[in-house]
Amino acid sequence: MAAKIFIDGEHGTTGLQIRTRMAGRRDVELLSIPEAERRNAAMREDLLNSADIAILCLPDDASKEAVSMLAGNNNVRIIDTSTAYRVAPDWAYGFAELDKGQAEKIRSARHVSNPGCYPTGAVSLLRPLRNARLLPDGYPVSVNAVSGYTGGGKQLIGQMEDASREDALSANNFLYGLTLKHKHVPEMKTHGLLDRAPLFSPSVGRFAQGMIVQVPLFLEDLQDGATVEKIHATLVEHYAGQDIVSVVSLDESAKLPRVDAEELVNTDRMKLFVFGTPGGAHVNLVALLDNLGKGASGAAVQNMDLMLSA
Ligand SMILES: NC(=O)C1=CN([C@@H]2O[C@H](COP(=O)(O)OP(=O)(O)OC[C@H]3O[C@@H](n4cnc5c(N)ncnc54)[C@H](OP(=O)(O)O)[C@@H]3O)[C@@H](O)[C@H]2O)C=CC1
Ligand SMILES: CC(=O)N[C@@H](CCC(=O)OP(=O)(O)O)C(=O)O
Repeated sequence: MAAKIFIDGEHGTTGLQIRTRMAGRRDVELLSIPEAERRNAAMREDLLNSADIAILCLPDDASKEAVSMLAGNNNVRIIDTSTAYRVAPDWAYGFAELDKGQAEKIRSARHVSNPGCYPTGAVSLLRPLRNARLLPDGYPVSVNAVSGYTGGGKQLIGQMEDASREDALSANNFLYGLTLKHKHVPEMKTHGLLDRAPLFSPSVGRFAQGMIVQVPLFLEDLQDGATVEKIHATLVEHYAGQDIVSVVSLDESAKLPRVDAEELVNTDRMKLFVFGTPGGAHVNLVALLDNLGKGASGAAVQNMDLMLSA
């Protein structure tokens, strides 16, 4: 029998892309709410409680409301794409490649928090280095990133695409999160296994989808003996056998004149690069993904598939 899936927020940016990814599948039956009724609490509650898996594609407050609508119903499993539960200890973190065993945790979990787009990149680079102790306690980690403007959902899409709006944005590239208190910092710290909060500086470019996340490191402040080659080998070993996350070879990276933020648009893949010169003092770790692919909707479908395979 097909599993019943309800996407709460199916008419939003992340929800729509999940729906598109499920089109034509026979193993899932989508329960749908008409767009005009998307905020009808009674209808949402009914659909949420009729699902086998509810995928929440809502702002944090609405996600928490949806979870409360399911309180006491042990038959419905939840994937939440918001920030609300990403560091909650009783939710499985939905980054299947996090560690050996994470995919199994997701497979059997009732509550799965889908990672944030920027943390997907940052955690994928940092966690293997912390596990291998290459990145020592106390290291001051910086994360610099650029996102396509769909990362800001319907609101930012409207501001970037409709010049007639009063709140239209004309910038082609802007920094934001200037207070350095972005909602993704706790998630990067927790799942990156960092003992200090990273300094996170995000930006947006005038392209719809795509993302680059950079973590620059000073080799002399890492564990003794840390080199470009050793860092690369650590990432290669961590992601061996994975098909969604791949580590680009040092040879290939060394030949690249540039990295295009849109290269992986409309895919669910993520590429990791280690840039630097052998014998040099610095290394720049880079994650390349689609903010709506591995950064959101693609990861949600990957998690749903794991849960359906339980
Ligand atoms: N966009 C991205 O790249 C990523 C987004 N996410 C997360 O996904 C979630 C959704 O984001 P996104 O799709 O971008 O946002 P959008 O604003 O594009 O979509 C949100 C949808 O939720 C609906 N909604 C808002 N409040 C309520 C409510 N109280 N009850 C029912 N429906 C409601 C909105 O309806 P209305 O049109 O009426 O406002 C809209 O359809 C967020 O938590 C975000 O953090 C995660 C990773 C990346
Ligand atoms: C460009 C932009 O505005 N991006 C969002 C992050 C994306 C998002 O809201 O979703 P996740 O938290 O689930 O990744 C922001 O910085 O708030």
